[in-house]
Amino acid sequence: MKTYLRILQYARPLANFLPQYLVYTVLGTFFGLANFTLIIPLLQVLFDKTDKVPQVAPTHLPAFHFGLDWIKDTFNYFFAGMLAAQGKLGALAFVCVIVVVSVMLSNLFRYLSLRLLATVRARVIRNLRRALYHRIVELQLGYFSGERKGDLLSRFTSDVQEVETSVVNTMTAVIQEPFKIVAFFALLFYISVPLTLFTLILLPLSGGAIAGVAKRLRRQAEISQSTLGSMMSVIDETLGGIRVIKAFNAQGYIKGKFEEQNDNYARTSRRIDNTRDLASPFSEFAGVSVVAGLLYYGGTLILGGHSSLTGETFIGYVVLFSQVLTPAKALSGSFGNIQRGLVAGERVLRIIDTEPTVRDRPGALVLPPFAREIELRDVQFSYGDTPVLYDLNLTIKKGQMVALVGPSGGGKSTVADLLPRFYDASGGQLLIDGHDVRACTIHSVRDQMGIVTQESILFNDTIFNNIRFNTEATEAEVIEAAKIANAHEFIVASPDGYQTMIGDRGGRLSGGQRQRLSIARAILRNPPILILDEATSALDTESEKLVQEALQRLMAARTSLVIAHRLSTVQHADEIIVLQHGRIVERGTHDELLRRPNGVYQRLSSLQTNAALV
Ligand SMILES: Nc1ncnc2c1ncn2[C@@H]1O[C@H](COP(=O)(O)OP(=O)(O)OP(=O)(O)O)[C@@H](O)[C@H]1O
Repeated sequence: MKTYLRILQYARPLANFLPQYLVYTVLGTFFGLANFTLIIPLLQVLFDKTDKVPQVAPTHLPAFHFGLDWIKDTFNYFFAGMLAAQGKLGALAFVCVIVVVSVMLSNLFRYLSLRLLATVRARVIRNLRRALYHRIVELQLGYFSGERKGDLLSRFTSDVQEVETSVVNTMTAVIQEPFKIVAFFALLFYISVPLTLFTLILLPLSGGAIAGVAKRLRRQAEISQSTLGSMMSVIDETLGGIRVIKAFNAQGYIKGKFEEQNDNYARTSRRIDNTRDLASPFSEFAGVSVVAGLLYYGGTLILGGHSSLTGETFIGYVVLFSQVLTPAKALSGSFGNIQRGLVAGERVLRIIDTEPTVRDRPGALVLPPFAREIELRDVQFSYGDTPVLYDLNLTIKKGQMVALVGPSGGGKSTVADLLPRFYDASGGQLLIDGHDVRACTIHSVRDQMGIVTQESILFNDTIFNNIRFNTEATEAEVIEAAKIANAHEFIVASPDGYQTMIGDRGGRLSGGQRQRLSIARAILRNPPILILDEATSALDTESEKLVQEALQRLMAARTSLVIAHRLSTVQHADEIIVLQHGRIVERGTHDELLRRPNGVYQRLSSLQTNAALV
């Protein structure tokens, strides 16, 4: 129920539709009830009991008062008038016309309420997707390494869809049907108290059984949605890794993996359908049994002369009662659907409720323009419970270039991720001009940094838009940046120049071209601090020369932290830090480190020189 209400909150402002919706519901129910109640006078005409009508009909039009009596008296007044003026056929026609008019009105109001609901549904889904997307964009990087991408995608697609079909569509049932049931019962009580009490005893029995079915459905729906998430992950991995799959002849392997998830999903879906389908025959059976019991009980009352009910009122009563079963069935049917939707809703809300761990503190400082130095003071960091950095101390003065080198897994990328606050240090401090970055707004910290990573993340858009990315730069500025980044020539040689689409993640470009585009992007932003994660993938000599040149120009007059895999590229660094197992094991300039006997740097250097010679 809590989840249901929370999902409905996304329809806010409720005041825009709820009062209108309630009015439509009340009027729709009223005219719906009138239809079936009119069966009683209809039967009176047909069974020739019309002589009783003038006895109960008022002689003049009753003054308005709120209640069923007024409606009944007004009807009887006109009914008796019609009977007197036009005879029985005229009275029959009168009742039929009223039935038609009230059916029309009840359907009109039903349609209006459905229209209103369509607006609400679209709003709930749009707002829910928006909240989910915003939260995903805000969550810290670490969140994503713990989640499967396919599963996240399935929350956007199938889970939100499920909420739409199951929760929002059942709003009609959940709001209207209970109202209808209450109205029906009020009328039933009005006609006969003992009969209605009798039915009330039987109804909870079927209600209890339906609740059992709903519980089972909920459990199954949980399994189903998470299976779908796993299947989406396999699809996502397949699309991302299609080249590797083909190269390793792994089609059979990946198909097997997919089949397993697909079969699992089909199995749970079948189970859910089986359970859900059980609800309808069951409630039908329970409903008819109650009606049969009612017929028997009512029949004995009337036949035994213990009731003032006439035959036609009793038939009218039974018809009305059988109509209670429709909303009751709709309600119990939607309980099954709601369970499925609530599970999906909870999966979506779980992400929306995840608070980002890296975020602005209240009253966070806007970091002033970078002026002096970046300092890591006794910095420690753990991924979860696994420590990866221990007591790092490091200072990068303005205008300096500091390189991080060392064996794979030593913690270089982690150090680089701390600067733009992709992660916050678990211990110690990271200071920029003496300001702890955790006390500064994330936006102001990242605003001062340019990042060029190993995998140049580009978007499926034009070259121009990829360079201009999120800046207000003019065309001339974009071209200037591309020239500095050695990218202009290949861009103008592309089919549509700067307007060439680069494909998904820049797939239509070479590795070197992608890198030069991201260098151009960094040049355009003109940040004082640069973080470079040097490409490990070997570029050909020509391409590498162009990239290196572009990087030199980018770094000129800036402060930079460079993660270097090839030592040749950082020989001129002001300081080289050798990281191993999360600790600084050596530091100094290239020459100093080379002179150190049996040093890690010296060993790495000779390994690379030998590799180059081979
Ligand atoms: N998201 C993560 N969750 C858990 N552990 C991680 C995560 N990212 C990295 N690690 C671990 O942290 C350690 C340091 O990784 P890091 O990527 O910083 O090393 P690196 O020196 O940059 O390596 P490489 O040169 O191979 O890129 C490694 O042991 C790695 O397994």
